[in-house]
Amino acid sequence: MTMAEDNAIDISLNINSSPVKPDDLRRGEKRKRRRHVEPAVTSERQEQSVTEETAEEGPDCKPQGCISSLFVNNPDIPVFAHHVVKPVSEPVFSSQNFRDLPIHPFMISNLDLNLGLHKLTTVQEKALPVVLSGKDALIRSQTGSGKTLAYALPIVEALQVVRPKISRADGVQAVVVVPTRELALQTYEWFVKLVKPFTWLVPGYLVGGEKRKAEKARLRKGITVLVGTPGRLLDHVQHTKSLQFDKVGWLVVDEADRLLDMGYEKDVASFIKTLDLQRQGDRQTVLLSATLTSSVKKLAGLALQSPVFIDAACDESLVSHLVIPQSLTQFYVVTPAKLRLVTLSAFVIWKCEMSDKRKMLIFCATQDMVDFHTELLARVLGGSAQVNVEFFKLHGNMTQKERTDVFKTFRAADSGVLLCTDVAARGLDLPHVDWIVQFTAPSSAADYVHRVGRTARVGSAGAALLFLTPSEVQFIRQLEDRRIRLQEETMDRCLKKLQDAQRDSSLETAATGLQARFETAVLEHRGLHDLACKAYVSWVRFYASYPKEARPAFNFKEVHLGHYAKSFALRDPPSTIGGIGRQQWQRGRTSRDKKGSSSELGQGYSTLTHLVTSEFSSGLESGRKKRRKGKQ
Ligand SMILES: Nc1ncnc2c1ncn2[C@@H]1O[C@H](COP(=O)(O)OP(=O)(O)OP(=O)(O)O)[C@@H](O)[C@H]1O
Repeated sequence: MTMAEDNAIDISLNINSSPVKPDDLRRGEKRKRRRHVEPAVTSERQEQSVTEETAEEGPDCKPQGCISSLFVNNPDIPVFAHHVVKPVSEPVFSSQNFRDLPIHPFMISNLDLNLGLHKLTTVQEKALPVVLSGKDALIRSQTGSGKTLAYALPIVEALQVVRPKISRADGVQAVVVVPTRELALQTYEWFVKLVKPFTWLVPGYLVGGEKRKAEKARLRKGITVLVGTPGRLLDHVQHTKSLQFDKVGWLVVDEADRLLDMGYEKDVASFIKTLDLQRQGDRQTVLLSATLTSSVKKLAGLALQSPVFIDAACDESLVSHLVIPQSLTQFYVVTPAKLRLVTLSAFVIWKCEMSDKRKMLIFCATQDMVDFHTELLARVLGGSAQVNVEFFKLHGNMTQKERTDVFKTFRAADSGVLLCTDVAARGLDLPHVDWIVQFTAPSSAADYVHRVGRTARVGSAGAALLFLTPSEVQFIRQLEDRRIRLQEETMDRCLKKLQDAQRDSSLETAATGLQARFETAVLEHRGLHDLACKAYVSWVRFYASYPKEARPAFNFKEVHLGHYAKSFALRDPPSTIGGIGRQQWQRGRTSRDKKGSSSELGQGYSTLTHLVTSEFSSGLESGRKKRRKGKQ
């Protein structure tokens, strides 16, 4: 995401942890009632909320040893006035069978016997005839609807029929570009399954994080279908002589909108240009995503020859709306900042209690948040009698081996909680995920669609829960405007489960007790405290850089930094956490990037880029500017 300079907001930090005096706990000051508010936040209210926060400067409570209450000095939980929403209908399956297709009988038996695939999905029914006929295509279909097969099957079908048979020495025949390493591995595995009857066809993949020398060795042997991330593909096409693209006849760009909006547009365009300079024959091109955007249509204009536009939704004029699988149930929960951590934990305990096999993804905004929350939840909840799941983490700043191991282990597990950044938001086909929890909201409605699309795949049931604070409820309206309907889950219902699980006298006692356990763990373990501080700082900076179109719902001026520090189990005042001080938050003249580069953080945050590591960097350090796009 980039924050254009003219949108820089003057984030004068309101440092106010204002912990409540311990005797407030005894008084049990009445919790504020819910009131009806229209979500639109007026500027006066923003100013007012900032004033309120300074006005409640609490006593000189020493940060250490003071447990401020969770249930006082919180903003109201608004009663949201939902609009009537008619979600877009997109049936998953068609009535057509693979055996009806003009494809090799060995492919039909492979799909049927080895892969258990019999009926075509709607997008496959619409797309396969077009792609098999050799036409360029722009394909939009809901998450988990089988788009991979919609392009992979025609490619394998066309390659297997060539005589004399294609050999490895003939070089690369098809290239598939995807945004993440895990998706490249998954797509490669798809091709491995599809070429089973045609062993002379050899898939391969190129991703960041692997030793380039090892990759070159694999490439030298010859690869028929090459899957890769843009940075890696571009590097090899420019520097690996053994990798020839003169025979490439197919180009696929999957998750096309993501690739284009996370700063890879240049790499994708350069790769296509270099590819076209090398190849001798025609090129059939397919662009796909569950969410197509204007940038995809622009790329389509550049890269496709009179393409066929395939939209799996019934009414193709709906392309501007977003489609959610009908088998997905969506919830949101509004919690004051201070209660986010205990509400998330209560939800995990509720859904992952001893008896059930559960798989859950928890999306966090940054890698440091993933590191901290994984460590904290594993330490405090993992050991408890209540929660019977293993905690995993996945983000772009892990080694390639760690990422691959976690991806494969979690994919194979029948229960577990995976905390992740948006590196896991796209394309990953993780079987039997029951819940998608968005602990921090996505930057756009499209990102929301892809995150929740990790469950409820190909017709299976799934559920999603979006965490919002009172000042963020307008995001629900943004989703409603794209025909996405969510139901409210209440914080009290989550915390009640915690009370039941802990057999505590009251919901407040249960929540405060769990919060105290988190804060004690952070106080007592230096490493955990450091993770908490890094996570908090990375989150504050992430929040301050929401793109302009997201800012009506995610407005940094609405953020009470002291309350959010509590949601990281920190008792330290924000001013002492990670050196956050007013001078570092002032945007504008002093901190602009003088060279006018579009660096999303600008000079003012140049000291912080170590906190912002792209999920999607190719991992190539030599001579390539560390990519800061796609900040997670
Ligand atoms: N015809 C089919 N019948 C049953 N299952 C299928 C069929 N085609 C694909 N699948 C399964 O559907 C799941 C999702 O497929 P795939 O990952 O290709 O979806 P997608 O549309 O690319 O999703 P996303 O938009 O999230 O990338 C996979 O597990 C795949 O095996």
